[in-house]
Amino acid sequence: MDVANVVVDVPVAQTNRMFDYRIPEYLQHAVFPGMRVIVPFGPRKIMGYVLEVTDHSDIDKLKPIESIMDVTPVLTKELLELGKWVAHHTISFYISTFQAMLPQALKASYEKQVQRLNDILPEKLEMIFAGRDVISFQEFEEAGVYQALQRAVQVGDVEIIYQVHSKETVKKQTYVKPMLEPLELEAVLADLPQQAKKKKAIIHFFQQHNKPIQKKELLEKLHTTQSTVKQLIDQGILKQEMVETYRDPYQNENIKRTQPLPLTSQQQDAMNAVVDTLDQTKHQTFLLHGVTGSGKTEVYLQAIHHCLTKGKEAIVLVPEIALTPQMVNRFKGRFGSKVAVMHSALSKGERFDEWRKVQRKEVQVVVGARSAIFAPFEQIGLIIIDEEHETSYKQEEHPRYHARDVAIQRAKYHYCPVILGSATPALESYARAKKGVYQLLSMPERMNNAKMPEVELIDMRDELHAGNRSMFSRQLKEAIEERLARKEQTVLFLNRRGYSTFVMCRDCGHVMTCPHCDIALTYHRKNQKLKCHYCNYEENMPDTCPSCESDTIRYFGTGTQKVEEALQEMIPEANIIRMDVDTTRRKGSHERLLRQFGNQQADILLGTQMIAKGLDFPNVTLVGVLAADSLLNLPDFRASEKTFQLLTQVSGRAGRHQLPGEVIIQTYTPEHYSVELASTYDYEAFFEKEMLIRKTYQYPPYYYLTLVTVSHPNQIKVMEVTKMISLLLRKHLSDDVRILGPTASPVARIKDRYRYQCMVKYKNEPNQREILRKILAYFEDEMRKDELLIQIDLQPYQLM
Ligand SMILES: Nc1ncnc2c1ncn2[C@@H]1O[C@H](COP(=O)(O)OP(=O)(O)OP(=O)(O)O)[C@@H](O)[C@H]1O
Ligand SMILES: [Zn+2]
Ligand SMILES: [Zn+2]
Repeated sequence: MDVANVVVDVPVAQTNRMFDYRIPEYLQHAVFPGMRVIVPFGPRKIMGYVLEVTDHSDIDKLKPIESIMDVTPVLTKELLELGKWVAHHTISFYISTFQAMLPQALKASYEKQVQRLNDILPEKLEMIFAGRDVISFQEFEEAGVYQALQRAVQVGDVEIIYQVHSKETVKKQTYVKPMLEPLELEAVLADLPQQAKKKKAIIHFFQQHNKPIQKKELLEKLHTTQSTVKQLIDQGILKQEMVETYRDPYQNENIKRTQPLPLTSQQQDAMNAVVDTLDQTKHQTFLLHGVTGSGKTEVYLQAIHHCLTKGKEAIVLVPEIALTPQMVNRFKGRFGSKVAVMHSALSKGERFDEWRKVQRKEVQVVVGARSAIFAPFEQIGLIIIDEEHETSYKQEEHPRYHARDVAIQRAKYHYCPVILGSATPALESYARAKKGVYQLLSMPERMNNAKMPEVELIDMRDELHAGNRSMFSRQLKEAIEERLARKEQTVLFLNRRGYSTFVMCRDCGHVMTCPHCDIALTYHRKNQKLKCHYCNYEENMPDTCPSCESDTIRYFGTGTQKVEEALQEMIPEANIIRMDVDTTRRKGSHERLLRQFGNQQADILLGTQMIAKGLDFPNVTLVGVLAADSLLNLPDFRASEKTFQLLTQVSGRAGRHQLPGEVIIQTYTPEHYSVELASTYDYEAFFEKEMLIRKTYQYPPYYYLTLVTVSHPNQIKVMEVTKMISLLLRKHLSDDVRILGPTASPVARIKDRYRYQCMVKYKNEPNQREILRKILAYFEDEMRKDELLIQIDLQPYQLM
């Protein structure tokens, strides 16, 4: 067994296959599938993943593996297979897929260096080498002696080499421990002179405490110094050692342990169905459709508990923005140190450490965002996806996988159940449940027989006619004031997307747009600047219109900041907490703001999407939605579905406990079915209505979509390539397929690159991937050399 099949770290189509390498003598029995290795590739050395170890290769002269980067594999056999499956299904490179499955810290970094091959070098170079054998390439760049370097490479004086580093770092802390038994320490103590008080104190301490202690802690505890400790170490009484530790972002939090609650009968029914499949070790996907506040989380917790008692492991996915401390605490509170948490707010090091806990089987539960679906467990008994309708489960970059598909694939491998939970399931999921592909579990009642809060729709056009020009209706203002008087709390929701501030001339209608992207600039009050959200371009707010020179150029629309000011002006005595990207940028601020609101240090929580999910505050009795229709007008066939989901989720934040809740939704289109049906919580009716529309217009779940987006700095080039792709698809796919386009993308230019697209609507096209792959291969050269970019999305959620 001396041949390794390796996928190398070069993400292009030509290298998207396995390469054979010889396993050198000294690495025999040390190379296993799933390990990272360093291999020669052309003139360079690069990182690669070993997929298989065999005893045969069709190639005679194999280059040897240079070295191994891991002692134990970082990818299990299952994950290697899964990676291949994901790469195939999303038309991605193997290497990109494997890297997406692992924490960032395990990505390799490459350093270019120059190595001396000769004892004597030309003077110019010797001055830079200064006696060293290897120096960084950067030093040459700074010295600016390229030609001398080129000549030296040609005559063989030096060579360019690439060092591969793994970025992972293991955190270590210094510990001190006694080298003697307590009785022996007693003897040392007796020998010490009277005045050696500090040393005596340390020895005394270790007599009581005969185990290692962190050095820092020892110094603080005994008010002693480094040098005193060092003297004892030098005398052989103490020993210092480095101990590996985890960066644990939650270690200092005191999380109260919770006990399982007696389940209600609807919870019990759902629970039984899951437990049955778990006990039978078989795969089944459940769709848990439970209204907001129906106690879905308690079902998850008890199902996980059952899974753990069987000696198995569980993965729980939660949308990134719902991974609040409140959510994390519910899992840590029940399972304590058995839980690892993975999400993007952790530092790289923290994420690596949480991943290692999983790899070393030190935890049995992972709670995390999308990529936690790749947790390297080997005994999975249960996978849960909470808020399964969330589009953030789809990765919007290479590899464009959907965590739901990956979850089901893993569950099939492990013969275990998947729970997809939501109050507003994705249309695709509910349709599958109706067809019996998934098993539907319903929880239509709220906990404690709490009623769903009453929803009132306010037609903002009527407000305008009545002379109210403010962004708050009279009813909403009154309702907030009532809450203030009763010392209850209010959540106000503003959907920022499609609702940001843009700048327009009132005279000629000129809108300030980004010179590099086809998009209106956003006005930022704080520094009076106009910013582009796609490319970060910014400019000063102009005094006069660049088009007609009128001075009536103003900003329009409403940002959270502006709402906050207006709200404060309207109700001066209100304490407001604003939560949006600006106030939550700093690490920990998200948590702090929510804690303040939870402790009732504020009357109103005003925020964007990030407050729509998962919050459970007993004192919230009013939820206000400022503009329900802002999502409806996006160029996206899911606009109605997203609106319905968002309104239902937001409404679900009110009256979750003893106090009854009320919801006020402001809208310009109260007659739109997704607004109207959200106000009566009629998911079923919404589903029927929306399905009819999807059928008529041939959208998912009736049809599948593939979106091909082409971009390039030259508009003609983009049009030509997109047209050619459309023609190729039309020629090679079946006649049942509909191809829309080529057309300009909804955002037709980003960062000076023009964007065109074509969309394939189809029912069943088994050859599609093969054809798309060939198309990509055809344009490969241009993509590498000529800035051409072709993106293929086989299950698009972002249509912009
Ligand atoms: N069996 C039970 N007995 C008593 N209280 C319960 C029980 N199950 C859940 N609860 C409580 O009911 C409240 C709502 O439950 P939970 O947050 O789990 O609902 P959910 O369905 O996940 O809601 P959402 O989808 O809105 O996040 C919580 O405060 C929870 O502690
Ligand atoms: Zn103008
Ligand atoms: Zn821009």
